[in-house]
Amino acid sequence: MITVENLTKRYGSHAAVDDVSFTCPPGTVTGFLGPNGAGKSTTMRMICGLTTPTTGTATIGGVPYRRLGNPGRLIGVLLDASAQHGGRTGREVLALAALVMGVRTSAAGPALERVGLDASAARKRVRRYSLGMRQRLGLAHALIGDPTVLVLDEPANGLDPEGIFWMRGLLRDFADGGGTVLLSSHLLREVEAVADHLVVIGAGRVVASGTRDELLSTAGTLVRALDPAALRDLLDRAGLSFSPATDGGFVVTAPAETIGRAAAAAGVVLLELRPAGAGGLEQKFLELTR
Ligand SMILES: Nc1ncnc2c1ncn2[C@@H]1O[C@H](COP(=O)(O)OP(=O)(O)OP(=O)(O)O)[C@@H](O)[C@H]1O
Repeated sequence: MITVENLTKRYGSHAAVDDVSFTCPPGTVTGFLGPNGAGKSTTMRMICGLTTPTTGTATIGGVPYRRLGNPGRLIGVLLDASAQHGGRTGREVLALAALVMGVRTSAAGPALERVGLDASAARKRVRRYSLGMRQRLGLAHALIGDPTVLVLDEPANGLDPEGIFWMRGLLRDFADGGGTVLLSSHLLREVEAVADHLVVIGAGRVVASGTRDELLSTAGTLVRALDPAALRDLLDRAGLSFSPATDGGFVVTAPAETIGRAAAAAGVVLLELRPAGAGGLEQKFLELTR
């Protein structure tokens, strides 16, 4: 369990993180979403004891990171895939991590295999790794201590679609086995497929949080008409709150029936009328975090 309570980090007068609270329960994947500069990395650094909070606390299993005796055995962390020494091979990076954590160094091989890095990658120096390979190595580094909690900052960066699909499966299995996962992204679509909880942050503050299904149900209704201008007039006249979607449609904060009835009464021909789902949620988040 990760517990973040009223966490604030100020740099001078600027609050990078402003009174942020959330929990990540065991058995779940929490997606930590927000645009660039929203405060995701700073929050994660505070959870991992790398940045001292101005106020507030973050604990893992009730204990602040800095007070954990052998943190790698409880929490696996991947904050920056390029942080590993470029002159070391993949196997050396993991063998060193194993030594530090008191794990058998022979765990390095299976850990590399688990993240899809083969024997030739294991012998290669990290400076010759692609970003995707570095992310995989970072994940192996986070997993080698067999932790029950994972904190991953933008782990999908640099992975190709097949790699992203693979990583989702790994994180899902980890959580289904009782693990706790917190992963950040600036794209809802990237985490929506795997996260069961979402915490959305904008300008340092939590602007929305809840289960994915709860949040999806608040995403509104997508409507598209043959004549978009007529539809816009109709939504204005009906006093409904809406914002433009792609391809001439609108995401409306109203049930489909209300919109359908208003359109029928005005003789506006609808081409699409459905729950806005992830697209609508993304739009809502963009508005909330703007
Ligand atoms: N060491 C620092 N000194 C001063 N300001 C900082 C420092 N670290 C972060 N900030 C500022 O805090 C804010 C939040 O940054 P943070 O890196 O946490 O955001 P983020 O959501 O992780 O974004 P990104 O996806 O771009 O990394 C930004 O305005 C950033 O410029």
